This record gives sequence, structure tokens and C-alpha cells, in this order.
Amino acid sequence: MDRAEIVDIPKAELHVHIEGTLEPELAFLLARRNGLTLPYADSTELRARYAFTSLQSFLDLYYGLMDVLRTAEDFRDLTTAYLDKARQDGIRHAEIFFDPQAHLRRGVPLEAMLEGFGAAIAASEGPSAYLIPCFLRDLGPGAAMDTLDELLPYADRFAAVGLDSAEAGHPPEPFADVFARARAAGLPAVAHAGEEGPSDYVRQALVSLHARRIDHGVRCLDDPELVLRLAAEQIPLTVCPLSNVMLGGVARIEEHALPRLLAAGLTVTLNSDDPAYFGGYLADVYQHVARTFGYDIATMRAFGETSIRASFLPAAEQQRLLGPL
Ligand code: HPA
Ligand SMILES: [Zn+2]
Repeated sequence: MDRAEIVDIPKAELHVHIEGTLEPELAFLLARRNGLTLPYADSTELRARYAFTSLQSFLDLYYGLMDVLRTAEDFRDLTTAYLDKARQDGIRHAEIFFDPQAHLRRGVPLEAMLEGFGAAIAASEGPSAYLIPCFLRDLGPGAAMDTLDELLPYADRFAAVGLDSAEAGHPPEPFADVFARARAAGLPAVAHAGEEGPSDYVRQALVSLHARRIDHGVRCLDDPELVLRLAAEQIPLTVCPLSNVMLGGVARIEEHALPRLLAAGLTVTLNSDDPAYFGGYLADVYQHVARTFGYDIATMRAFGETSIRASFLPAAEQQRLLGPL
């Protein structure tokens, strides 16, 4: 299957952190523009550090490098670069995570983020894009609630709210009140769960947060009853195989749980997570998966259709995107 066939597949990206699309070259450009000095000589030296051993080892570098994002223009240029890549990969719709707390705590106002995202999305020739702010679970539910206070005046700009960052030791359940309040304001929940954390975190995301999608979710397989529930309720998993390999969740892509998730009847979408760090954007992810597991074009097109149907787009818009361009 060549790249053109993969690009041609109508697909949505439902699990991409905009800060994780920050390429080293753009990081250096923004650093220069903002009068900052990065602790790396150049983009080659920076890339050489991308040898992660765990989620935390990645997050340490990721939160450090995003310090170059200061102004609305920075967030605009970052988002424009991602949307351009997404269009080249044949992505027709993207639901983009961002980490408001990671910027607010550095003194960047929410308005700068939203102005930058909005300008990039408005100027884009495609894909369409929705925004999903995520709470940093390691900062706890109190900080998340304070952040929700800041987000709610802009609730109509978001498709949902999410939960991300260091998973182990930070279960979803304590965030129940935060997500209940978001839900009352019309914002559904998605949540990272079962990436490094146990299957019980996936269960908590469903039961306590009423998550409509589970981000990663691969460790659900440890609990057969949970798998049955996810399958019966057709809860989409936004799976990110290259991310799982890069962060050591699996040693090699050949060992990834993807075929087992499909065999269990789960609703599986393919995503890039943090493509500037994990060795590929979405067309690369599709290509790796097709090659590794020997999937044919019909199987790969089914992943694309599932992703569009698992999006927060209205049904009529989903149908339109599934047709010819
Ligand atoms: O893969 C991830 N997991 C949790 N938090 C994150 N923030 C960016 N990427 C990730
Ligand atoms: Zn993620």
C-alpha cells in the first residue's frame, strides 16, 4: 500500500497534543523570536534527546520545550504548521488537545492561546478543527477546577475537556466533580487512561468522568469485563501505536495490542499523540500499522471511517467527510 492510498483515506485525528507537534526547527525559531536561549546547541542535538524510557521522561522534555510558546503568534504558527501537515496526510478533521495549565503557570494568558489557535484554524484550508483543553492530572482536581473557571467563559470554543499528563498514581475518580461541572456547561469528557496506568483507571474514566472516548486505553485488555463494557457501549479508544513504542509501553510495534483490541470488538481509532516527538504524523502511523500487521486497504479505510464516526462532529458533517472530497 503506497502513501498516496493512505493519504486518500478519509480520516480524522482525535488524539494529538498541539504542543506535541512542536518540531525542533520551529522551537528554535520561536526561541529566537522571543529572545530565549534553549539548552541545546541546535535541532540535531535536541532530536538526539528524543530517546524516552517512560511517559515521564517524555513529559519532562515536552513541558520544558513548550516554554518557547509565549504569544498568540506562537500558538498560531504552531497550529498552522500542524494543520498543514494534517492536510498533506489527508486528515479531514482534527480534535486537538492543548494543556492550558502548562502555559498559564508560565504566565501565558488563556486569551493568547485561544487567539492563536483561532487565527490558525480560521485561516486553514482544511482540515476542520475542534479544540479540547486537557487538565494536568498530576496537578490535582483543585487546580483543574480553577482552570475550568477560566475555561468556562470560552466553553463554546471547545468540543470537550480532557485529562492528560503523568498517569501513574493519578486516577480519574478524584476529578469527577470537575468533569460533572464541565458536562453541565455542555462539555463532554474524554480522558487519557490505560496508557501506563491500570485498567481500573479506564473503568474510572467511564464511571466517574462519563468519558465519551478513552485516550490510549490499551491496558483495558487486563480486565475482560471492562472490555465487554467498552465493546457493548462502543466507546472509542484513541490508540497511538508509535507513541506506545517510543515511551516503552511495548518494546516493538509488532507486540502492540492493536490486533487484540480489534479482535475484542472494540472501537479503535489510530492517532499520532505527539508526532514531533514520536517519529511520525498520522499517515506514517497508518503506514506502520498496515505494514506491521499486514492489513489491507479495506481494513485501513475502516480505521478512517471509525475515526470520523468517533469525532464530535454532527452526523451530517461526518457523512459529508466520508464522501469524496
Ligand atoms: O501521551 C501522553 N500521555 C499523557 N499526557 C500527555 N501529554 C502529551 N502527551 C501525552
Ligand atoms: Zn496523549
